[in-house]
Amino acid sequence: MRTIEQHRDDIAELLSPVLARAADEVESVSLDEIVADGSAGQGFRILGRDVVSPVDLPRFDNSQMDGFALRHTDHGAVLRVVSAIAAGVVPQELAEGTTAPIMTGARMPIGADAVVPVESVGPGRFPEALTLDEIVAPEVREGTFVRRVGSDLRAGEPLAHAGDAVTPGLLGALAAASVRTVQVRRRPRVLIVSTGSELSGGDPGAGADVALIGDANGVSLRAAFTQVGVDARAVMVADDPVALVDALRRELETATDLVVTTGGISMGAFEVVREALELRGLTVTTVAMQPGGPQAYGPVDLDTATVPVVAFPGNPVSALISFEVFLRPIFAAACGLDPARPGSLVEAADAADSPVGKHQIRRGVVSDGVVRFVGGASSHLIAHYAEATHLVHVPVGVDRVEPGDTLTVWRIR
Ligand SMILES: Nc1nc2c(c(=O)[nH]1)N[C@H]1C(S)=C(S)[C@@H](COP(=O)(O)OP(=O)(O)OC[C@H]3O[C@@H](n4cnc5c(N)ncnc54)[C@H](O)[C@@H]3O)O[C@H]1N2
Ligand code: MOO
Repeated sequence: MRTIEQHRDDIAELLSPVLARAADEVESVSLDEIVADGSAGQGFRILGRDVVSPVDLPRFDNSQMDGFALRHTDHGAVLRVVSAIAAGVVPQELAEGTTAPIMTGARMPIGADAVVPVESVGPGRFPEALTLDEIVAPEVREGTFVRRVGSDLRAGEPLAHAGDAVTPGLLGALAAASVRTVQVRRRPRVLIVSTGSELSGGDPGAGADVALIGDANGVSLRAAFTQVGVDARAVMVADDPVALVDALRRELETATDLVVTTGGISMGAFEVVREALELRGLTVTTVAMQPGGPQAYGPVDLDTATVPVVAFPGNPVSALISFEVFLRPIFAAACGLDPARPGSLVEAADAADSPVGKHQIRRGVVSDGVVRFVGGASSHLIAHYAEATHLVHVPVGVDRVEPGDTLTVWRIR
Protein backbone atom coordinates (compact mmCIF):
# COMPACT_ATOMS: atom_id res chain seq x y z
CA MET A 1 0.00 0.00 0.00
CA ARG A 2 1.40 3.40 -0.91
CA THR A 3 1.42 6.48 1.30
CA ILE A 4 -0.59 9.64 0.71
CA GLU A 5 2.66 11.49 -0.03
CA GLN A 6 3.75 9.00 -2.69
CA HIS A 7 0.41 9.21 -4.46
CA ARG A 8 0.31 13.01 -4.17
CA ASP A 9 3.77 13.24 -5.75
CA ASP A 10 2.79 10.98 -8.65
CA ILE A 11 -0.34 13.02 -9.34
CA ALA A 12 1.63 16.27 -9.13
CA GLU A 13 4.05 14.90 -11.72
CA LEU A 14 1.18 13.83 -13.98
CA LEU A 15 -0.40 17.29 -13.76
CA SER A 16 2.66 19.48 -14.03
CA PRO A 17 2.58 19.65 -17.89
CA VAL A 18 -1.18 20.27 -17.73
CA LEU A 19 -0.73 23.33 -15.56
CA ALA A 20 2.25 24.57 -17.53
CA ARG A 21 0.24 24.42 -20.76
CA ALA A 22 -2.70 26.32 -19.26
CA ALA A 23 -0.36 28.95 -17.82
CA ASP A 24 1.30 29.47 -21.21
CA GLU A 25 -1.97 30.27 -22.95
CA VAL A 26 -3.12 33.78 -22.28
CA GLU A 27 -6.57 35.23 -22.94
CA SER A 28 -8.00 38.69 -22.73
CA VAL A 29 -10.83 39.26 -20.23
CA SER A 30 -12.60 42.38 -19.06
CA LEU A 31 -12.68 43.37 -15.41
CA ASP A 32 -16.47 43.01 -15.53
CA GLU A 33 -16.19 39.41 -16.76
CA ILE A 34 -13.83 38.59 -13.90
CA VAL A 35 -16.31 39.98 -11.39
CA ALA A 36 -19.28 38.27 -13.05
CA ASP A 37 -17.68 34.81 -13.09
CA GLY A 38 -16.97 35.01 -9.35
CA SER A 39 -13.22 34.54 -9.73
CA ALA A 40 -12.41 37.70 -7.79
CA GLY A 41 -13.64 35.94 -4.66
CA GLN A 42 -12.27 32.43 -5.16
CA GLY A 43 -10.26 30.63 -7.77
CA PHE A 44 -8.57 33.87 -8.80
CA ARG A 45 -7.65 34.56 -12.41
CA ILE A 46 -3.87 34.86 -12.77
CA LEU A 47 -2.26 37.57 -14.89
CA GLY A 48 -0.46 36.20 -17.91
CA ARG A 49 1.37 39.46 -18.62
CA ASP A 50 2.68 42.41 -16.63
CA VAL A 51 0.34 45.40 -16.50
CA VAL A 52 1.95 48.84 -16.71
CA SER A 53 -0.02 51.77 -15.38
CA PRO A 54 -0.94 54.11 -18.23
CA VAL A 55 -1.48 56.98 -15.81
CA ASP A 56 -0.23 58.43 -12.54
CA LEU A 57 -2.22 57.34 -9.49
CA PRO A 58 -3.57 59.70 -8.23
CA ARG A 59 -3.86 61.33 -11.62
CA PHE A 60 -3.58 64.86 -10.17
CA ASP A 61 -2.92 66.58 -6.84
CA ASN A 62 -6.16 66.47 -4.89
CA SER A 63 -7.51 67.28 -1.46
CA GLN A 64 -7.54 64.67 1.29
CA MET A 65 -10.05 66.67 3.33
CA ASP A 66 -13.13 68.82 2.99
CA GLY A 67 -11.60 72.22 3.79
CA PHE A 68 -9.87 75.26 2.33
CA ALA A 69 -7.11 75.20 -0.27
CA LEU A 70 -4.49 77.89 0.27
CA ARG A 71 -0.81 78.80 0.09
CA HIS A 72 1.03 77.73 3.23
CA THR A 73 3.12 80.89 2.97
CA ASP A 74 -0.03 82.98 3.62
CA HIS A 75 0.02 81.98 7.31
CA GLY A 76 -1.67 84.76 9.35
CA ALA A 77 -2.99 86.63 6.30
CA VAL A 78 -6.67 87.41 5.74
CA LEU A 79 -7.70 85.47 2.63
CA ARG A 80 -10.76 86.19 0.52
CA VAL A 81 -12.94 83.08 0.04
CA VAL A 82 -13.57 82.31 -3.65
CA SER A 83 -15.87 79.74 -5.32
CA ALA A 84 -15.90 76.24 -3.90
CA ILE A 85 -14.19 73.40 -5.79
CA ALA A 86 -16.20 70.18 -6.06
CA ALA A 87 -14.75 66.78 -6.95
CA GLY A 88 -14.84 66.21 -10.70
CA VAL A 89 -14.18 69.75 -11.89
CA VAL A 90 -10.98 71.42 -13.08
CA PRO A 91 -10.56 74.49 -10.81
CA GLN A 92 -9.33 77.90 -11.75
CA GLU A 93 -5.90 78.98 -10.60
CA LEU A 94 -5.98 80.29 -7.00
CA ALA A 95 -5.39 84.03 -7.14
CA GLU A 96 -3.00 85.72 -4.67
CA GLY A 97 -4.69 86.53 -1.37
CA THR A 98 -7.54 84.05 -1.81
CA THR A 99 -8.55 80.62 -0.55
CA ALA A 100 -11.01 78.16 -2.12
CA PRO A 101 -13.33 75.82 -0.23
CA ILE A 102 -12.41 72.36 -1.56
CA MET A 103 -13.99 68.93 -1.17
CA THR A 104 -12.24 65.60 -0.60
CA GLY A 105 -10.91 64.23 -3.90
CA ALA A 106 -11.30 67.53 -5.76
CA ARG A 107 -8.37 68.66 -7.90
CA MET A 108 -6.11 71.22 -6.19
CA PRO A 109 -6.09 74.62 -7.89
CA ILE A 110 -2.79 75.80 -9.31
CA GLY A 111 -1.21 78.05 -6.70
CA ALA A 112 -2.54 76.21 -3.63
CA ASP A 113 -0.14 73.88 -1.80
CA ALA A 114 -2.04 72.91 1.36
CA VAL A 115 -5.53 72.22 2.70
CA VAL A 116 -6.93 73.30 6.05
CA PRO A 117 -9.78 71.01 7.23
CA VAL A 118 -13.11 72.79 7.54
CA GLU A 119 -13.28 71.84 11.24
CA SER A 120 -10.57 74.41 12.02
CA VAL A 121 -12.21 77.29 10.16
CA GLY A 122 -15.19 79.50 11.14
CA PRO A 123 -18.38 77.49 11.74
CA GLY A 124 -16.38 74.29 11.39
CA ARG A 125 -18.45 72.54 8.72
CA PHE A 126 -19.91 72.80 5.23
CA PRO A 127 -22.20 74.12 3.84
CA GLU A 128 -22.19 76.84 6.54
CA ALA A 129 -18.51 77.65 5.94
CA LEU A 130 -19.28 78.39 2.28
CA THR A 131 -20.89 81.68 3.36
CA LEU A 132 -17.64 83.05 4.81
CA ASP A 133 -16.25 86.05 2.93
CA GLU A 134 -12.78 85.68 4.35
CA ILE A 135 -10.70 83.59 6.73
CA VAL A 136 -7.42 84.09 8.57
CA ALA A 137 -4.98 81.51 7.18
CA PRO A 138 -3.89 79.13 9.95
CA GLU A 139 -0.36 77.75 10.14
CA VAL A 140 0.05 74.66 7.92
CA ARG A 141 3.01 72.93 6.41
CA GLU A 142 3.39 72.75 2.64
CA GLY A 143 1.59 69.67 1.28
CA THR A 144 -0.69 69.22 4.29
CA PHE A 145 -3.72 67.11 3.27
CA VAL A 146 -2.70 67.17 -0.37
CA ARG A 147 -2.66 63.76 -2.07
CA ARG A 148 0.19 64.11 -4.52
CA VAL A 149 -0.04 63.03 -8.14
CA GLY A 150 1.65 59.63 -8.58
CA SER A 151 2.01 59.05 -4.83
CA ASP A 152 0.36 55.61 -5.25
CA LEU A 153 1.95 54.72 -8.58
CA ARG A 154 3.73 56.53 -11.40
CA ALA A 155 2.64 56.22 -15.03
CA GLY A 156 4.79 53.59 -16.74
CA GLU A 157 5.47 51.70 -13.52
CA PRO A 158 4.25 48.11 -13.16
CA LEU A 159 0.78 47.99 -11.65
CA ALA A 160 0.94 44.19 -11.42
CA HIS A 161 3.10 41.36 -12.67
CA ALA A 162 2.50 38.18 -14.64
CA GLY A 163 1.61 35.50 -12.09
CA ASP A 164 -0.27 37.88 -9.78
CA ALA A 165 -3.80 36.91 -8.71
CA VAL A 166 -6.57 39.24 -9.87
CA THR A 167 -7.95 40.06 -6.43
CA PRO A 168 -10.57 42.67 -5.54
CA GLY A 169 -7.72 45.02 -4.63
CA LEU A 170 -6.00 44.57 -7.97
CA LEU A 171 -9.32 45.02 -9.81
CA GLY A 172 -9.72 48.32 -7.97
CA ALA A 173 -6.22 49.46 -8.92
CA LEU A 174 -6.75 48.45 -12.56
CA ALA A 175 -10.05 50.31 -12.75
CA ALA A 176 -8.50 53.36 -11.08
CA ALA A 177 -5.94 53.37 -13.87
CA SER A 178 -8.73 52.89 -16.46
CA VAL A 179 -7.37 49.49 -17.49
CA ARG A 180 -10.51 47.68 -18.65
CA THR A 181 -9.16 44.34 -19.88
CA VAL A 182 -6.27 42.18 -18.74
CA GLN A 183 -4.38 39.24 -20.16
CA VAL A 184 -4.88 36.25 -17.89
CA ARG A 185 -3.78 32.65 -17.95
CA ARG A 186 -6.27 30.22 -19.39
CA ARG A 187 -8.08 28.21 -16.73
CA PRO A 188 -7.30 24.48 -16.61
CA ARG A 189 -10.16 22.47 -18.15
CA VAL A 190 -11.30 19.34 -16.35
CA LEU A 191 -13.84 16.75 -17.40
CA ILE A 192 -15.47 14.92 -14.48
CA VAL A 193 -16.89 11.52 -15.34
CA SER A 194 -19.23 9.97 -12.79
CA THR A 195 -19.41 6.28 -13.57
CA GLY A 196 -22.08 3.83 -12.45
CA SER A 197 -25.20 2.27 -13.97
CA GLU A 198 -26.97 3.14 -10.72
CA LEU A 199 -26.67 6.87 -11.40
CA SER A 200 -29.74 8.76 -12.47
CA GLY A 201 -29.82 12.16 -14.10
CA GLY A 202 -33.37 12.73 -12.93
CA ASP A 203 -35.11 11.90 -9.67
CA PRO A 204 -34.65 8.17 -9.02
CA GLY A 205 -37.54 8.23 -6.53
CA ALA A 206 -37.73 5.99 -3.45
CA GLY A 207 -39.35 2.73 -2.44
CA ALA A 208 -39.06 -1.02 -2.94
CA ASP A 209 -38.61 -0.90 -6.73
CA VAL A 210 -35.84 1.73 -6.81
CA ALA A 211 -32.14 0.87 -7.24
CA LEU A 212 -30.97 4.13 -8.77
CA ILE A 213 -29.30 7.04 -6.96
CA GLY A 214 -28.56 10.71 -7.64
CA ASP A 215 -25.11 11.67 -9.01
CA ALA A 216 -23.50 13.42 -6.04
CA ASN A 217 -19.95 13.45 -7.39
CA GLY A 218 -20.52 15.29 -10.66
CA VAL A 219 -21.86 18.39 -8.99
CA SER A 220 -19.78 18.32 -5.79
CA LEU A 221 -16.50 17.95 -7.66
CA ARG A 222 -17.51 20.52 -10.25
CA ALA A 223 -18.14 23.02 -7.44
CA ALA A 224 -14.92 22.06 -5.67
CA PHE A 225 -12.92 22.57 -8.88
CA THR A 226 -14.61 25.91 -9.51
CA GLN A 227 -13.43 27.12 -6.10
CA VAL A 228 -9.85 26.59 -7.25
CA GLY A 229 -10.15 28.29 -10.59
CA VAL A 230 -10.78 25.27 -12.80
CA ASP A 231 -13.19 25.23 -15.71
CA ALA A 232 -14.96 21.93 -14.93
CA ARG A 233 -17.77 20.08 -16.68
CA ALA A 234 -19.34 16.76 -15.70
CA VAL A 235 -20.93 13.78 -17.47
CA MET A 236 -22.33 10.42 -16.32
CA VAL A 237 -21.40 7.11 -17.91
CA ALA A 238 -22.88 3.65 -17.24
CA ASP A 239 -20.81 0.63 -16.15
CA ASP A 240 -19.90 -0.32 -19.70
CA PRO A 241 -16.21 -0.13 -20.69
CA VAL A 242 -16.97 0.40 -24.38
CA ALA A 243 -19.41 3.19 -23.53
CA LEU A 244 -16.79 4.79 -21.25
CA VAL A 245 -14.08 4.84 -23.92
CA ASP A 246 -16.60 6.12 -26.49
CA ALA A 247 -17.76 8.83 -24.11
CA LEU A 248 -14.20 9.92 -23.38
CA ARG A 249 -13.31 10.07 -27.07
CA ARG A 250 -16.42 12.13 -27.75
CA GLU A 251 -15.95 14.46 -24.79
CA LEU A 252 -12.29 15.05 -25.60
CA GLU A 253 -13.33 16.68 -28.85
CA THR A 254 -13.96 19.59 -26.49
CA ALA A 255 -10.60 20.85 -25.21
CA THR A 256 -9.79 19.07 -21.95
CA ASP A 257 -6.60 19.05 -19.87
CA LEU A 258 -7.52 16.40 -17.32
CA VAL A 259 -10.17 13.74 -16.80
CA VAL A 260 -11.28 12.91 -13.27
CA THR A 261 -13.43 9.81 -12.92
CA THR A 262 -15.33 8.54 -9.90
CA GLY A 263 -16.27 4.94 -9.19
CA GLY A 264 -15.39 1.68 -10.86
CA ILE A 265 -11.87 1.13 -9.51
CA SER A 266 -12.18 -1.34 -6.62
CA MET A 267 -12.78 -5.09 -6.42
CA GLY A 268 -16.29 -5.51 -7.83
CA ALA A 269 -17.47 -7.40 -10.90
CA PHE A 270 -18.33 -4.26 -12.86
CA GLU A 271 -15.38 -1.92 -12.36
CA VAL A 272 -15.75 0.14 -15.49
CA VAL A 273 -12.82 2.54 -15.08
CA ARG A 274 -10.46 -0.26 -14.24
CA GLU A 275 -11.68 -2.49 -17.08
CA ALA A 276 -11.68 0.23 -19.70
CA LEU A 277 -8.57 2.17 -18.80
CA GLU A 278 -6.05 -0.05 -16.99
CA LEU A 279 -4.88 -1.53 -20.30
CA ARG A 280 -4.68 1.96 -21.75
CA GLY A 281 -2.20 3.31 -19.19
CA LEU A 282 -4.12 3.81 -15.94
CA THR A 283 -2.26 2.64 -12.81
CA VAL A 284 -4.72 1.29 -10.22
CA THR A 285 -3.43 1.30 -6.68
CA THR A 286 -4.37 1.50 -3.00
CA VAL A 287 -3.38 4.38 -0.77
CA ALA A 288 -3.12 3.94 3.02
CA MET A 289 -5.97 6.31 3.74
CA GLN A 290 -9.64 5.99 4.61
CA PRO A 291 -11.82 7.13 2.93
CA GLY A 292 -10.16 7.20 -0.44
CA GLY A 293 -8.24 3.90 -0.35
CA PRO A 294 -8.75 2.80 -3.96
CA GLN A 295 -7.08 5.25 -6.35
CA ALA A 296 -5.83 5.31 -9.93
CA TYR A 297 -3.96 7.70 -12.17
CA GLY A 298 -1.93 7.93 -15.35
CA PRO A 299 -1.83 9.06 -18.94
CA VAL A 300 -4.59 7.17 -20.77
CA ASP A 301 -4.27 6.37 -24.47
CA LEU A 302 -7.68 6.44 -26.15
CA ASP A 303 -6.19 5.84 -29.65
CA THR A 304 -7.65 9.16 -30.73
CA ALA A 305 -5.89 11.10 -27.96
CA THR A 306 -3.90 10.63 -24.78
CA VAL A 307 -5.18 12.36 -21.67
CA PRO A 308 -4.10 12.44 -18.03
CA VAL A 309 -6.67 10.69 -15.85
CA VAL A 310 -7.07 10.78 -12.08
CA ALA A 311 -9.58 8.20 -10.85
CA PHE A 312 -11.27 8.52 -7.47
CA PRO A 313 -13.44 6.01 -5.64
CA GLY A 314 -17.16 6.39 -6.18
CA ASN A 315 -18.36 6.93 -2.64
CA PRO A 316 -19.25 10.64 -2.43
CA VAL A 317 -17.18 11.30 0.69
CA SER A 318 -14.23 9.38 -0.76
CA ALA A 319 -14.40 11.44 -3.94
CA LEU A 320 -14.41 14.78 -2.11
CA ILE A 321 -11.71 13.79 0.35
CA SER A 322 -9.55 12.46 -2.50
CA PHE A 323 -9.98 15.84 -4.17
CA GLU A 324 -9.00 17.64 -0.94
CA VAL A 325 -5.88 15.54 -0.50
CA PHE A 326 -4.61 15.05 -4.05
CA LEU A 327 -5.97 17.73 -6.36
CA ARG A 328 -7.07 20.77 -4.40
CA PRO A 329 -3.54 21.73 -3.26
CA ILE A 330 -2.26 21.68 -6.85
CA PHE A 331 -5.06 23.74 -8.39
CA ALA A 332 -5.31 26.09 -5.40
CA ALA A 333 -1.64 26.99 -5.79
CA ALA A 334 -2.15 27.52 -9.53
CA CYS A 335 -4.91 30.06 -8.94
CA GLY A 336 -3.22 32.14 -6.26
CA LEU A 337 -4.78 30.50 -3.20
CA ASP A 338 -2.98 28.87 -0.30
CA PRO A 339 -2.51 25.23 -1.32
CA ALA A 340 -3.15 24.15 2.26
CA ARG A 341 -6.50 24.34 3.96
CA PRO A 342 -6.20 26.40 7.16
CA GLY A 343 -5.06 23.86 9.74
CA SER A 344 -5.14 23.85 13.52
CA LEU A 345 -4.76 21.55 16.51
CA VAL A 346 -7.90 20.84 18.52
CA GLU A 347 -9.08 18.39 21.17
CA ALA A 348 -11.34 15.48 20.28
CA ALA A 349 -14.74 15.62 21.99
CA ASP A 350 -15.50 11.98 21.27
CA ALA A 351 -13.78 8.65 21.07
CA ALA A 352 -13.23 6.99 17.68
CA ASP A 353 -11.50 3.98 16.18
CA SER A 354 -9.25 4.28 13.14
CA PRO A 355 -8.08 1.47 10.84
CA VAL A 356 -4.62 0.12 11.64
CA GLY A 357 -1.94 1.39 9.28
CA LYS A 358 -4.15 3.96 7.53
CA HIS A 359 -4.45 7.73 7.70
CA GLN A 360 -8.09 8.29 8.52
CA ILE A 361 -9.91 11.50 7.66
CA ARG A 362 -13.10 12.02 9.65
CA ARG A 363 -15.56 14.88 9.34
CA GLY A 364 -16.20 17.22 12.24
CA VAL A 365 -17.51 20.48 13.60
CA VAL A 366 -15.09 22.59 15.62
CA SER A 367 -16.12 25.00 18.32
CA ASP A 368 -14.07 26.45 21.20
CA GLY A 369 -11.02 24.41 20.20
CA VAL A 370 -12.86 21.08 20.43
CA VAL A 371 -13.88 18.91 17.50
CA ARG A 372 -17.04 16.84 17.53
CA PHE A 373 -17.18 14.08 14.93
CA VAL A 374 -20.04 14.35 12.46
CA GLY A 375 -21.28 10.91 11.51
CA GLY A 376 -19.13 7.81 11.40
CA ALA A 377 -16.12 6.89 9.29
CA SER A 378 -18.13 5.47 6.36
CA SER A 379 -17.64 7.10 3.01
CA HIS A 380 -21.32 7.09 1.93
CA LEU A 381 -22.20 9.73 4.59
CA ILE A 382 -22.40 12.73 2.27
CA ALA A 383 -25.13 14.50 4.25
CA HIS A 384 -22.88 14.36 7.30
CA TYR A 385 -20.01 15.70 5.19
CA ALA A 386 -22.23 18.63 4.23
CA GLU A 387 -22.73 19.39 7.93
CA ALA A 388 -18.99 19.35 8.69
CA THR A 389 -16.86 22.45 8.99
CA HIS A 390 -13.58 20.57 9.26
CA LEU A 391 -11.77 17.45 8.09
CA VAL A 392 -10.20 15.67 11.04
CA HIS A 393 -6.93 13.78 10.64
CA VAL A 394 -6.17 10.60 12.52
CA PRO A 395 -2.64 9.71 11.38
CA VAL A 396 -1.13 6.31 10.71
CA GLY A 397 -0.16 4.78 14.05
CA VAL A 398 -3.19 6.09 15.94
CA ASP A 399 -5.80 3.35 16.06
CA ARG A 400 -7.94 4.84 18.78
CA VAL A 401 -8.84 8.42 19.59
CA GLU A 402 -9.95 9.25 23.14
CA PRO A 403 -11.76 12.43 24.21
CA GLY A 404 -9.14 15.10 24.93
CA ASP A 405 -6.61 13.75 22.40
CA THR A 406 -5.08 16.43 20.16
CA LEU A 407 -5.94 16.15 16.45
CA THR A 408 -5.09 18.18 13.35
CA VAL A 409 -8.09 19.63 11.54
CA TRP A 410 -8.47 21.40 8.21
CA ARG A 411 -11.12 24.05 7.92
CA ILE A 412 -13.13 23.39 4.74
CA ARG A 413 -15.64 26.22 5.10
N1 LIG B 1 -14.27 -6.30 -1.81
C1 LIG B 1 -13.98 -5.01 -1.69
N2 LIG B 1 -14.94 -4.11 -1.90
C2 LIG B 1 -14.67 -2.81 -1.77
C3 LIG B 1 -13.38 -2.39 -1.40
C4 LIG B 1 -12.40 -3.36 -1.20
O1 LIG B 1 -11.24 -3.04 -0.87
N3 LIG B 1 -12.74 -4.64 -1.36
N4 LIG B 1 -13.17 -1.05 -1.23
C5 LIG B 1 -14.30 -0.29 -0.81
C6 LIG B 1 -13.97 1.10 -0.80
S1 LIG B 1 -13.00 1.62 0.49
C7 LIG B 1 -14.49 1.98 -1.66
S2 LIG B 1 -14.19 3.64 -1.48
C8 LIG B 1 -15.32 1.57 -2.77
C9 LIG B 1 -14.77 2.17 -4.04
O2 LIG B 1 -15.41 1.58 -5.07
P1 LIG B 1 -15.41 2.14 -6.54
O3 LIG B 1 -14.49 3.25 -6.69
O4 LIG B 1 -15.25 1.00 -7.42
O5 LIG B 1 -16.80 2.81 -6.64
P2 LIG B 1 -18.20 2.17 -6.96
O6 LIG B 1 -18.20 0.77 -6.51
O7 LIG B 1 -18.51 2.47 -8.34
O8 LIG B 1 -19.06 3.04 -6.00
C10 LIG B 1 -18.90 3.01 -4.61
C11 LIG B 1 -20.14 3.57 -3.97
O9 LIG B 1 -20.32 4.90 -4.32
C12 LIG B 1 -21.56 5.13 -4.98
N5 LIG B 1 -21.37 6.10 -6.04
C13 LIG B 1 -20.57 5.94 -7.10
N6 LIG B 1 -20.63 7.03 -7.86
C14 LIG B 1 -21.47 7.89 -7.28
C15 LIG B 1 -21.94 9.18 -7.60
N7 LIG B 1 -21.50 9.82 -8.71
N8 LIG B 1 -22.81 9.78 -6.78
C16 LIG B 1 -23.25 9.13 -5.67
N9 LIG B 1 -22.82 7.92 -5.30
C17 LIG B 1 -21.96 7.28 -6.09
C18 LIG B 1 -21.92 3.76 -5.52
O10 LIG B 1 -23.28 3.65 -5.75
C19 LIG B 1 -21.41 2.87 -4.42
O11 LIG B 1 -22.30 2.84 -3.36
O12 LIG B 1 -15.34 0.19 -2.90
C20 LIG B 1 -15.52 -0.53 -1.68
N10 LIG B 1 -15.67 -1.89 -1.99
O1 MOO C 1 -11.57 4.05 0.83
MO1 MOO C 1 -13.23 3.96 0.78
O2 MOO C 1 -12.99 5.50 0.13
O3 MOO C 1 -13.15 4.02 2.53
O4 MOO C 1 -14.65 4.39 1.42
